[in-house]
Amino acid sequence: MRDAVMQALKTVNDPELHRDLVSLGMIERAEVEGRVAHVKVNLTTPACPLKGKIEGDVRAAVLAVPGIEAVNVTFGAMVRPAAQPALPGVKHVLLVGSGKGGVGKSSVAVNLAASLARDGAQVGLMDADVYGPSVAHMLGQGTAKVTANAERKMQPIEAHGLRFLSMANLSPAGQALVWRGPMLHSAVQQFLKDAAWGELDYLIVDLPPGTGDVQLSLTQTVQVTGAVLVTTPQDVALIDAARALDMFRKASVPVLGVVENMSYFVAPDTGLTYDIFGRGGSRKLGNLPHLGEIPLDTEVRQDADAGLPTVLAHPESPAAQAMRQIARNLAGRISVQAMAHLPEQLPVV
Ligand SMILES: Nc1ncnc2c1ncn2[C@@H]1O[C@H](COP(=O)(O)OP(=O)(O)OP(=O)(O)O)[C@@H](O)[C@H]1O
Repeated sequence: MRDAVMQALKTVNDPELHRDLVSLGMIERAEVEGRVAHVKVNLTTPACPLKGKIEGDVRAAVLAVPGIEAVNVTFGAMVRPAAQPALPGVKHVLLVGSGKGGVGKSSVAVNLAASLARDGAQVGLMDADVYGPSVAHMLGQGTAKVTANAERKMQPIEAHGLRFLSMANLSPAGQALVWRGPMLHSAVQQFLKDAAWGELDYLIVDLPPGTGDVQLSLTQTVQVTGAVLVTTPQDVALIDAARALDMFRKASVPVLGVVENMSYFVAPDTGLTYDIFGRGGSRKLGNLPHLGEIPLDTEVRQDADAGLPTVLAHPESPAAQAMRQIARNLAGRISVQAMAHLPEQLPVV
């Protein structure tokens, strides 16, 4: 009977990877007790956007096996590393960039990180926005200080289920950084290489806006899995976003997708929707994966100022829902990229 269940599972494809769960090595356990099948599926990310669909497909396929009357589907997850992992223990480094300042890049980076962590991934967040570091404030850790561990490595600060490092926790609050290119390069290098990040599925890097030294330095220092581009939909933002895209292309960094922030606004009193900056404008950037649209929402700003990412403070709000879906879409795209180089048949556990 177990063989029949495995045969049935061979007919279920991962909807994004377009291969069956058995040959992808995703069936961790398949057992039959009496007329009940127990199947454990090992997803390629805990933030899998298609978990519900996979569960339904597994259930339907196994229930079609003669003699099976019930199926118990459980899930585990193991993020597959990039072909060339960026840093020891870190499976994926993701850059979050924008052309223009103030489009919500840091807000998106913080909420993506919190969302992936909430889904069960091991997440680090590195604030490389050295001129305007806001990650620490958005995580409620503006006054925390970075310490060194026994090996004299910088110890990332823990907050809301993730680890982060920001220049804001190194320099006294309110003081401007007057560093030149080479110093920034070495600061960024240290955040990456002289920090005790530990084991991470995703290390998210909040870049400074634009296309300067820090961005270049990062793309040259580590093998990044890809970049996420945050933009608002109006033309003046898109012109700068196109420049950032060009930078990623020239540095051979794959663009994993575009996030349209401040896409629209729903008036809380009337429920009417206003496309203040021209919803959907980011699609003008060309044929790029579109990860999602985030509405303008007072809570996003209030939660950031209160030091709690909105995906944790108000997980059911439309803006938080959009961010959570964007995080899952991103995780799905990373899995597709990481699995692209796999052999035809993976060992079945
Ligand atoms: N969807 C949103 N709804 C409401 N407010 C938002 C939204 N996204 C971002 N904000 C607010 O807009 C301001 C700018 O956001 P943020 O600091 O994330 O932008 P940024 O692109 O990282 O800026 P910089 O280029 O200066 O680093 C913040 O006060 C933030 O709380």
